[in-house]
Amino acid sequence: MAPAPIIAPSILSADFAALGAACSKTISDGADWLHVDIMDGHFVPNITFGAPIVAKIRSHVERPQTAYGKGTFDCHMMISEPKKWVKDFQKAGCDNYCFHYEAAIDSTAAENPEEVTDKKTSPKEMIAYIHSLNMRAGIAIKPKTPVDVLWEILDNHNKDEVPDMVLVMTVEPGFGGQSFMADMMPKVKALRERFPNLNIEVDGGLSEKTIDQAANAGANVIVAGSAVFGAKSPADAISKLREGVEKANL
Ligand SMILES: O=C(CO)[C@@H](O)[C@H](O)COP(=O)(O)O
Repeated sequence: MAPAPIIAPSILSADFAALGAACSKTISDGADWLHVDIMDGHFVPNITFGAPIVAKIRSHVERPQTAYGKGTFDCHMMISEPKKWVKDFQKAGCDNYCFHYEAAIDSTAAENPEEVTDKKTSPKEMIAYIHSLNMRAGIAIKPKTPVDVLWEILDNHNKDEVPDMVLVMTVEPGFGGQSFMADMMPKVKALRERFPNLNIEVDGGLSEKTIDQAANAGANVIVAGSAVFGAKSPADAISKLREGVEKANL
């Protein structure tokens, strides 16, 4: 059985002029985590915000009582230099620092990750560094990156270097409101088959319409931006996503 469902609304779709209030309301509406999209305009063609804003919104949302508990800030670092910002985000109140495999191996490799074979130790170093600062570590892969690049990282016996979560992008990162890429589900299935207890996150185009595909493939951490913040009732949207994952786990 997959680990517990975790619903993590992406605040990229929230009202940025009232972010603190939007974040605390989303947690009251039933969200487990907040998915905080950090974009640098280089790794992805969009810019959001940095650590000072994360520190501000942290003051509106109580810190989780336990690892991965309610109120976890799941920072999705869509940035070219993920190592540079680990400490700043830790100080700002990030709980889960999720960096991109493509950015860690080499910024030039982001376009052709399957061609890079000789620099795969740096994700492990990143993970150990994040753990040394008492955060959870996530590793994300873009749609063109094959899941196989993760086996060596996940099969490692040194726990400090093993990620706590894998994020399989189900859209090209950069923008909310895109269509769910169902052809990413074989990656999720392969991860779930090999790692029954792993937190597997999916991000992009998740809604009431697509949750069954993601949950049946084995995803348990569900990121949704427009489906939550664009809903008449965000609380109902969160419940429906949770039901989708629970149903798949029965
Ligand atoms: O990381 C990203 C986009 O790069 C996501 O977190 C989106 O913000 C999800 O938005 P929806 O597809 O759910 O609207």
